Amino acid sequence: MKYGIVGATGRVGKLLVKILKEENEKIGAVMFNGKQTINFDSDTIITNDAEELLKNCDIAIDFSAPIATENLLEAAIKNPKPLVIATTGLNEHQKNLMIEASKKCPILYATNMSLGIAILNKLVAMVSEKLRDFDIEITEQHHRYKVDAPSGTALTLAESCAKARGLNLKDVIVTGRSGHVGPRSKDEIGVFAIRGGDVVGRHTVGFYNDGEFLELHHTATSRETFARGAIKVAKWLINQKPGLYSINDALGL
Ligand SMILES: NC(=O)C1=CN([C@@H]2O[C@H](COP(=O)(O)OP(=O)(O)OC[C@H]3O[C@@H](n4cnc5c(N)ncnc54)[C@H](OP(=O)(O)O)[C@@H]3O)[C@@H](O)[C@H]2O)C=CC1
Ligand SMILES: O=C(O)C1=N[C@H](C(=O)O)C[C@H](O)C1
Repeated sequence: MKYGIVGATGRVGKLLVKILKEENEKIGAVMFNGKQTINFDSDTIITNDAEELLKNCDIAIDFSAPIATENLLEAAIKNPKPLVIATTGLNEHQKNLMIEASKKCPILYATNMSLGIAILNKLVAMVSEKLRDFDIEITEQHHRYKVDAPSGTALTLAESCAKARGLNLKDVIVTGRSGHVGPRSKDEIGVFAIRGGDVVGRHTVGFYNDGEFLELHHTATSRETFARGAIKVAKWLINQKPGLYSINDALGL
């Protein structure tokens, strides 16, 4: 099958291209914003047009920016192709567009393509439900270049915790504290971002009570984890019917 890579010049996109080449896979087309910093094979179409990208691939993998994902989804509604979407920081309109596009083509959306985070989402849901009285605080650390905060992964982890307690995350999320904020309310879920250096990605979900606390950590030590995870789910997604899938569907979790 021929891959289309959205964000091919990015930190993860470059690794996707490298790994696919090493595995002798075909890259039909690549899309980025215009700043080309790597060379592509002569039979790979280079474009900034999502429609052209989709015409020249069998499946697209997207690690880019919300506006590029939006363009991709709009193009997929006209020219449906399976999509693996990993871009974070999507707004409500972009998420709704994904739902609309998934009626025409299979789409897998995951804010984190690592197996460890997929398992962590399961663990935190279980702990959140069992330790009902514990306060939940999530912290995430990423490299200095990350543009969205909190990370998509942290928001998904918070969603898993809230859902397990029958709460709506929008009602309980707290993403910053400063000044006279008063005591912590029982249900709030704190989500905090640290940015610096070259941290690939570290997430901690803490459950705090009087006399004890439990912290679950996940650390990504290489971006290859995300790239390899996306290729793995792409190989599963290509055989699926239209619909919106999660990484759990692809990994059978
Ligand atoms: N789900 C997951 O497992 C993971 C998700 N991510 C997410 O993936 C995304 C990309 O991360 P990262 O690789 O670090 O980012 P980079 O900033 O390194 O790369 C972004 C890529 O997107 C391209 N791009 C940006 N804007 C546009 C546009 N308007 N049209 C077309 N292409 C565009 C850039 O092109 P150019 O070079 O020309 O500017 C570049 O190729 C982020 O949202 C990040 O949070 C990251 C890691 C793991
Ligand atoms: O931008 C990144 O780097 C990452 N983004 C994803 C997120 O926002 O959760 C996944 C990973 O943590 C790296």
